[in-house]
Amino acid sequence: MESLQVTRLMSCKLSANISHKACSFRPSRQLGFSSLSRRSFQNGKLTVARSDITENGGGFGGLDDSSNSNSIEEEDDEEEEEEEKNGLMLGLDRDDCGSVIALQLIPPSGEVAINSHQDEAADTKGEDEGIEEEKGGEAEIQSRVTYNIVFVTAEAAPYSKTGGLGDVCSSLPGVLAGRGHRVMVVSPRYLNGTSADKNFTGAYDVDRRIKVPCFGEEQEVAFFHEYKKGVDWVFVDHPSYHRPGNLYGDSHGAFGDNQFRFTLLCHAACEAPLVLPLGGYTYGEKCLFLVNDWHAGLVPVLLASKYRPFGIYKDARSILVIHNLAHQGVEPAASFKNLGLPLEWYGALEWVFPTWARTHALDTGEAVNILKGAIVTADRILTVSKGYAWEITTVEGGYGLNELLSSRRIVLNGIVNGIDVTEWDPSSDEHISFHYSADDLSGKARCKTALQQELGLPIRPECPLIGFIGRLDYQKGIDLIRWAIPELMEDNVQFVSEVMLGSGDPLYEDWMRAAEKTYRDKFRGWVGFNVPISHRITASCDILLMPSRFEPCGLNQLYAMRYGTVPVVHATGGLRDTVENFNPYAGDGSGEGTGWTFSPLTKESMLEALRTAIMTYRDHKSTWEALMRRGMQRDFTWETAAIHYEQVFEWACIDPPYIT
Ligand SMILES: Nc1ncnc2c1ncn2[C@@H]1O[C@H](COP(=O)(O)OP(=O)(O)O[C@H]2O[C@H](CO)[C@@H](O)[C@H](O)[C@H]2O)[C@@H](O)[C@H]1O
Repeated sequence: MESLQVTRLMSCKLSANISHKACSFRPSRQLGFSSLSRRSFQNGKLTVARSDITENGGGFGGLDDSSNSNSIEEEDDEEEEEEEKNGLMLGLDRDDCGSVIALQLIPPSGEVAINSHQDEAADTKGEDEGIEEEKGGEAEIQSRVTYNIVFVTAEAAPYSKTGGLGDVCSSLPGVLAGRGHRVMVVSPRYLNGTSADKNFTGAYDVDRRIKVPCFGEEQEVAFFHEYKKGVDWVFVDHPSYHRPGNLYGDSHGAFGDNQFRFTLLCHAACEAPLVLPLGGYTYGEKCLFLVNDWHAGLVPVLLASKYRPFGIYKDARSILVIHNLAHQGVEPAASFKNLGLPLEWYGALEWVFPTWARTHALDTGEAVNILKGAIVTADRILTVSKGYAWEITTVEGGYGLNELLSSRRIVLNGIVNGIDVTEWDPSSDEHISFHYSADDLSGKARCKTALQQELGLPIRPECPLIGFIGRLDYQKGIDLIRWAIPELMEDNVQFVSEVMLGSGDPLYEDWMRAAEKTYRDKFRGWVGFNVPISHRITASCDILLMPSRFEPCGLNQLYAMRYGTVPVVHATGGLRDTVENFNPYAGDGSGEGTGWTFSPLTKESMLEALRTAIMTYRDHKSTWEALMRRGMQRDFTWETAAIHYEQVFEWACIDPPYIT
């Protein structure tokens, strides 16, 4: 009986009979599932009272009595028709089954019907496209089918960024919004007491507090919101996101409570589409969650375990996007009880370390692995290049998850990331002193001189300048650079690196300082995370070196090619997919390719590739310029990637939910 009541409440919410007026004018009466589930599980029983339903305006839709739904529907249909004729306030978007999927402003007939979100997104695309849209060219940039998309991510630039995840979750949402989707990005509201906090000043408290069951307590979280570039940027606010350091740790290492912080993010992200009346109305249940990396990995598990059993989110889908399989969110098994999941779901996250990885004789190796939970519950799995999609199904690249990933191969795809071609544009980049393009490369030479001057290197336009930008991480292969530097410095080259150090890496900082002293005229190491400097290095260098051990996609090689900087990369993952190895004999001797890929990952093969590149730079100027131009002319826009994403959205929605 009690469960029946829950079902009934849910069917109120799911019904297409929801009055759109009730939806938009009474958002404050909407009820999220966390508060429902809190009530539901008191004393271990389901105890939703009928009075709760009416008291809250019938929950999500503000429907007072579901038994009246038919008559309401008829009245609404008439009103809708009338309003559409007159070009009145709101209209309903329905899917093929009649479910309400969005509300939109309806201009008087005769004008192009684009909702306000799309309008603003289109505004950012420049006047020409806007005009074309009004002329009916809308179809060219709009997706055939549009979705309510919810990105869940630990970082989204410019609000928060430590690496490529921040870049992707900054650009892709805007491009999808521009193509007509309704897009929300949910990430934490990090405040660390530095100037970075000002990134959040445009986001306002939406005055919604929810309590999520997490770590044995009910945690209250707030939501902040900023609507920008057609995207609803939603920031989950909780004291655990306010502390000095970067997003994940400080000089003492990773924060000890990261599992807690990101569990909270996942619970809040599942509630956000239900409880936040963004622009006057909620996203509702029919969403597509884009779950980025382990930090967001509990989302599909929550959908399957906490919501679907009660009829909520049964039309939602989740797509796990793996940016880096090396980080999986593994914690001791005992922490499972903290995650707010039903006990019987332990198996989904269960993880046992192989014997060799255990720390002592009594260590049973039992753990919970959040990324594994996402892999076994998500509807589809994506990663950020085709090459990496294959690599993660192999023993070498699977980090213990290869068999599981292989078992889901049928729903596993790779889509190469795009780049923000507005932010990364050598003809207008605000961080570089001189601008240039494929038609006129002279500005690049001036950028090089400017950087040499800025870093106190001898100004030598003819000397090949090699760059490296990255986090100090085993993945990025900086140890290989360290071994190779003495030999490389014997050559007539200069080398600049910008490295963001993690914690406990004084070795590398010391090494860079020592290298600067030893190779005073040739080597500079910049320690820290500085976006303007990364732009200047990208623009000024002749060669960008990326000896990554593995690289799911890699963005720096894409930025480099766009700036006419020739990449020399290890042939792995997305690097192999995006950098075409130079072949001087192809194209009737005019050459083809955009850089050099080397393999195996050894000091010798890296140096050999670098020497070939240096020789080409010195002795074959026209070949070099052709290489630069080919890279600059490649299409790395997000538009191309977004079309592939939409294909995957469609596949996700064709299939029933993986876990029902
Ligand atoms: N010291 C520094 N100062 C300033 N900026 C710095 C910097 N160090 C790095 N950056 C910037 O951070 C970004 C790093 O991009 P990567 O593609 O290398 O991502 P990362 O390995 O973090 O992410 C993972 O996710 C991305 C996105 O999917 C994948 O491309 C990648 O292969 C995968 O490992 C670039 O924008 C780069 O310019």
